[in-house]
Amino acid sequence: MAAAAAAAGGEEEEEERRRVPEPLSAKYIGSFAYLTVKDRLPTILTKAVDTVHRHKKTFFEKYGQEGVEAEKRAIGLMSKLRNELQTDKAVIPLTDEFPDAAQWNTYIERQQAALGPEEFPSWFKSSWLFMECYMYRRIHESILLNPPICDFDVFSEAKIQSFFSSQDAILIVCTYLQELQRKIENFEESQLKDEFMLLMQVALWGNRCDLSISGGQDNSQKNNPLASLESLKSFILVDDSERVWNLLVNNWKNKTSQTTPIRVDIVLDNSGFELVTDLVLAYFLLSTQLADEIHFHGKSMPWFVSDTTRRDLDWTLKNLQASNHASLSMCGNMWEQNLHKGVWVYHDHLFWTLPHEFSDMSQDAPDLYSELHKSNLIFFKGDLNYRKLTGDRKWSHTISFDTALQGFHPAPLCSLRTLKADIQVGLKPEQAEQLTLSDPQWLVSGNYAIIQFSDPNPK
Ligand SMILES: O=P(O)(O)OC[C@@]1(O)O[C@H](CO)[C@@H](O)[C@@H]1O
Ligand SMILES: [Mn+2]
Repeated sequence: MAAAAAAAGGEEEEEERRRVPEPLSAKYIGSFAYLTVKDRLPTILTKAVDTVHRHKKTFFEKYGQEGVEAEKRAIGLMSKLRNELQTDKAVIPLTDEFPDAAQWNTYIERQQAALGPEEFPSWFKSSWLFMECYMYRRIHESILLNPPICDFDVFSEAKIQSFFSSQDAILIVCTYLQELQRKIENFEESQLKDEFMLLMQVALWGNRCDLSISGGQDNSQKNNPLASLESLKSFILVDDSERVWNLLVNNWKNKTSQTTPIRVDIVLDNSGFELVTDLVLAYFLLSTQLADEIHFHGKSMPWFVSDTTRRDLDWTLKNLQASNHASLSMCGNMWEQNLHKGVWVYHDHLFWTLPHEFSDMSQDAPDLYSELHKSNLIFFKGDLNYRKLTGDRKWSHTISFDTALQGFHPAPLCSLRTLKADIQVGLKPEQAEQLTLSDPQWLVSGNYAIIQFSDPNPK
């Protein structure tokens, strides 16, 4: 029986490798994509319009009547976008001067070319990934086109609110790190491993604090992030943490023969609590010498409500440094020093806010692909990154992660993701069916997670 199942699985793998499945789309009525485009995206857009409207007085105080005129025009553009979304209008090219506009418009033309002359890309017909990314890019356009408010972040208030609502949890993880610092140098390898596993799980579950899935509603970390780890272990559906550890510890042991510094990259997701958990993990990797340098990758514009921009990183460090809690101010100071010393490097390549699947990167952003190729290990945080890693396609749940990556292999990589979209690969036979029986919302509730690893050149 097992041999037959394996053979069937192998055929399915081969078949799906050849015939890459369709992208998820709102054209499938009742799908999570459909419910997102129909309900959640208009809600997020409406909140963005309200935010700009509420800042009318601020704009007047800062810029006079010009600011008020700009506010009015920006709201007009966002309201037009909401109407296009709700009435399934055709996608239209971008008209601002942001450096990615040409690449966005080339992508839109490609989508157009793939359809017949009578067809056009639109919200309830095109791929979910394309249309959801397009919405956030059009929000950015509606601000960019209206100086002097063109550097306004419509999601900033929500991100700041989420940070302050997670204060207790942030204090717990930063205090834990400070206490670790005092013990690290006497750690045995097994203790190092235990602490790495713990901090990787804290960063994994930090991904639940995402303001897109909540439609902008508060989604901060309220309970103790360390106390719940044990009970959450059974909710990790794929756990490749041993493989991640082995890669790190082997690099660490072979360091003497290594000519180049050990580099770990973290492709960031949400600001607030999740960002702090990523910085804690990064600091642990550096202070244990499991890594010599950490490269962070953030977004070049406000994105999916809570995704991290450079401004969010700087704001977070400044607020930690200003805290009355010693463990927070010490973390803020140490982390800012790491950026100044260059052992931490922050990048925000435009590719991360394009609609492309990551398997397009080597062709559409070869500079970023070769940058990532320098890494010993890349952590991809969150759900949107997972959707792009796997092309947001309707893969069978038992297809291997490597197949779904469709050749995206810049370096060994690990996805740390809580499930918030109906796509998941690399599961065991029957695992998805069991989950659907026990919790029909398992794919989209954020209650389940994965630590999923892929190594292009396994040793
Ligand atoms: O990438 P993140 O922050 O973990 O999640 C992003 C998200 O909230 O937005 C999309 C739905 O609107 C999904 O990819 C996911 O639910
Ligand atoms: Mn996000």
